[in-house]
Amino acid sequence: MRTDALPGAPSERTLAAVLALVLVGSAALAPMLVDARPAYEVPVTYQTEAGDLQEPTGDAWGEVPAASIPLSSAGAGVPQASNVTVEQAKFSVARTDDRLYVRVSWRDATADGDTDAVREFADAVAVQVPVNHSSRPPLAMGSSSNPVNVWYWTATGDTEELLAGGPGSTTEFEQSSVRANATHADGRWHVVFSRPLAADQTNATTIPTDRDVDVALAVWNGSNMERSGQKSTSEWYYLALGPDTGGPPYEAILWSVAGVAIVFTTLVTVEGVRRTRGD
Ligand code: HEM
Repeated sequence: MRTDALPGAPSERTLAAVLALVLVGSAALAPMLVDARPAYEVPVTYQTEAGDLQEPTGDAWGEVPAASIPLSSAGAGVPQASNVTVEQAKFSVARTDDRLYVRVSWRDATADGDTDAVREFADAVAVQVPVNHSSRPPLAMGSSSNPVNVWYWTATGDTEELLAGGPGSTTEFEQSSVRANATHADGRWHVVFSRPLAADQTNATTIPTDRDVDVALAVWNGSNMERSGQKSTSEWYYLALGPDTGGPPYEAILWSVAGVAIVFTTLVTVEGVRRTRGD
């Protein structure tokens, strides 16, 4: 009886294993690719009733997924612009048939609401959406030809609805339809803004229910003397109000594809070296 292995047998086994791995990997990844959710998407949960969505720690928020949004210095040309402390915020968004609710939550050990002393500044958060949905405005608070609405809450208790066409151009709407509620608990701020979907005045953003809307965040830490242009901002994200795309973010899928590719390349290289050595 022959006991030596057939020439070529190990390489066939290896190739079969590699093929099986690729097949299993693609079977797992293909549905995700079809159903992928882009990295800058913020999901919007539809609810028939608002329930306690206006409450920053209301039970209704338990049903709403939160997007983790990285923040960094706005890069404005003001003193200390890059001296900012808040690096991440959680962003959750829900809507009913007539109202949009957004909750921003971020770590800040101290609740700073006093501005009585000359060098005292309040914690604050703002949400920015374009006035028009046709093209994305500059992140730095829009431009004169492509303005933005800014919903601005400060820990002094003020909430303002602003119109901006670039830094230095911010004006307050005479009548604000934005409501905000805030809670500071366990070293975090939780702030809920809400507004009717329909715009009630010129230059106020209409929130559609059939297409996506760009959105950006800004956060100020008062105890670090952050104010105006000295703040942490996000990049442009978008509220997924348009047709559902579902699925995990593209980034997760790309990393998975890269993982399968690395394993594949490694196995093929090992096999190549073995063949060259004549093993
Ligand atoms: C990322 C680029 C940005 C730059 C370079 C920038 C720059 C500035 C500057 C220079 C000011 C002071 C002048 C003024 O009041 O207009 C300012 C104020 C302000 N910015 Fe921005 N900004 C940026 C992004 C944002 C974003 C994304 C938001 C909102 C989500 C925002 C909200 C505000 C608000 C509410 C004020 C007024 C704050 C106050 O009254 O103290 N900014 N910004």
